[in-house]
Amino acid sequence: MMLNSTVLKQIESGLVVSCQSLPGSAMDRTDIVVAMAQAAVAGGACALRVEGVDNVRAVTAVVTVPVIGIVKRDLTDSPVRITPWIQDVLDLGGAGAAIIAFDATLRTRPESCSRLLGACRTAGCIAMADCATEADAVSAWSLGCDLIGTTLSGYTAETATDSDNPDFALIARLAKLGCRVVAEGRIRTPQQAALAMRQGAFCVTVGSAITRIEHITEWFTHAISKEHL
Ligand SMILES: CC(=O)N[C@H](C=O)[C@@H](O)[C@H](O)[C@H](O)COP(=O)(O)O
Repeated sequence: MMLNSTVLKQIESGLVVSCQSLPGSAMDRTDIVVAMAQAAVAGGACALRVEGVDNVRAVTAVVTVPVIGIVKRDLTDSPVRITPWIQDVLDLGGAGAAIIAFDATLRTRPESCSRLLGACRTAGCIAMADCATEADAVSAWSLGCDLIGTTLSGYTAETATDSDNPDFALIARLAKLGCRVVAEGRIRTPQQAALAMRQGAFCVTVGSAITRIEHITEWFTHAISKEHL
């Protein structure tokens, strides 16, 4: 197992590629996720973000870069989707994730953030708090989470937005507060990734713009549709 300080050094200033197919997509297959992960590493990704225990196990078997593991669940009694349960954390750690990300929003949740963080420690993994707001981030950082992601800004009732842009203001605010910020969410161009780093991000995660063909195709078809020309 890699030392946590080594893992943090490996991802500092780098590009994390999120290799998550859309559910039900033709790309929603472990062998395709593995191929995306290998291609991203070939392109220079410093780490990968992967959903699902089986996918994490398959990817960690063939890459040497750290994997950020998550499990997504649609719960009936909570809006929290990303790694909601202690068992998810333990399973992701067992599958080889070096970093485990979990929803750290201050919403109704099945498990407290401090217990999820404790499970990351038990698994020997770095803890990444997926946040939507400054309040989420301050709370997660003060608990001792190692990385603070802007992942959920725009995706909670409180932060819902029509904007296609990353939340640069949140990235900048959290960096100023001294958090180790993973800029994540709607980063679609190299220029936006660079701007996120200039706002003080520790590293940048890009998903859809690299690994979701359906989304990328829609952006282009939308742009050339008659109504938009
Ligand atoms: C909100 C939520 O559930 N985000 C998920 C978190 O893992 C993924 O669906 C995103 O693709 C990922 O955060 C990367 O973001 P983008 O695809 O915008 O580059």
